[in-house]
Amino acid sequence: MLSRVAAMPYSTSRQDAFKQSTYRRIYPLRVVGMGLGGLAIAGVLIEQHAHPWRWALMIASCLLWPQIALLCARMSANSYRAEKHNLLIDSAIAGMWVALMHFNLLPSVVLVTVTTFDKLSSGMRRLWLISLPGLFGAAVLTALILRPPVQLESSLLIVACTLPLLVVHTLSSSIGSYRLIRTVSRQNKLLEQLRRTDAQTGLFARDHWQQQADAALQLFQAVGQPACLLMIDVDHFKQVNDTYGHTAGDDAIRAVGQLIRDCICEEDCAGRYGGDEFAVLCQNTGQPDALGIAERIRTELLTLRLPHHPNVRLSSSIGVAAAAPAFSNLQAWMQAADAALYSAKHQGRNQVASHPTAPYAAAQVRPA
Ligand SMILES: Nc1nc2c(ncn2[C@@H]2O[C@H](COP(=O)(O)OP(=O)(O)OP(=O)(O)O)[C@@H](O)[C@H]2O)c(=O)[nH]1
Repeated sequence: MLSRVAAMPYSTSRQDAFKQSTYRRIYPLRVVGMGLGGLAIAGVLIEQHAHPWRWALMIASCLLWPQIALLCARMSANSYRAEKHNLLIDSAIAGMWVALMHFNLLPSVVLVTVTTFDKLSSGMRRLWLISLPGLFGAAVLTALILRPPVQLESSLLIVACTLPLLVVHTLSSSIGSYRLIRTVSRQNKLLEQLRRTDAQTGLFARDHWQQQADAALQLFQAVGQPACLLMIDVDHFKQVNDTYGHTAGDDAIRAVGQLIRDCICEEDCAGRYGGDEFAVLCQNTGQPDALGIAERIRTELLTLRLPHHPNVRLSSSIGVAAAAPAFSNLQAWMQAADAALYSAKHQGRNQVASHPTAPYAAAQVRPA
């Protein structure tokens, strides 16, 4: 019954989430569970021609107890702990009724299974284990006090009264599991997306970008499909932070990410390599075209203005390396692009340079 609690979305903390769920989820589930448990018990009580006090006890434990549990949880300063205690009391009540039903096999097994399953599916650590002494303790204590006869057989009436609990509990547990699986798979997708994305710029994160670049290099080696790497570093970015503050620096990083995205086509793959360094993988692109893309990024960046910091001026140095047979792995390819970047830096920044050993090695593209 309580399995759907585990499927609820997490808010600030598990305890907060549980607090929120207490009234909205546990209460109706307990009302339905205890109500149907009461029906199963009623079947046995009819068969037993039970004394009215047993009927009164059944009404108290199956109909009144859920209301009392709700009140306790509501009034408690720590509703999480209160609900935990309530769940343990649920088990003790079930244990007591096992003895009061003269250990009638079907309803006893169903009650014990359902209450233990609820502890497991509540997601509270080891609650099911903690509930067992109360469950069996209550059964033994009741048996010792009342010394009921053992009547294991279940008549058709008892079976009919127990089936609703079995059916409803199984269905609601299945729905709970289904929802839980859906939630987990949604959250896994979200996590994977977060892992792949740099939160600040929305570009690919370094690891994921490297995977793409590695795949492109393997494709080049397998079928000769051209690809180029662009390593882009914002010039003197430290000065932007020092002069205009880190907020301006953050805005600038975001704007550079957007600008790079705008300058490349969908097939290309832009990532934040770290700090003020960006990387672009131009797929199915030869070096002349890659140099054109790099030059576009460089010139566009010169005209970039930040709405909240209009005085900030940015320029970039870009290293370009085309995939070549000499690059046996991604590291070698990236080192070539890095070498080109540092050559652009050392030549005075604000320029594009290509790796000299790469095919079609171009002369450095200098700003006009
Ligand atoms: N505000 C802000 N600053 C960042 C971020 N990432 C890196 N930085 C800063 O960017 C600066 C990068 O500085 P350096 O790598 O020394 O290089 P530079 O100042 O750009 O100089 P050159 O690369 O040699 O032209 C450091 O001061 C980092 O703190 C960021 O996300 N936000």
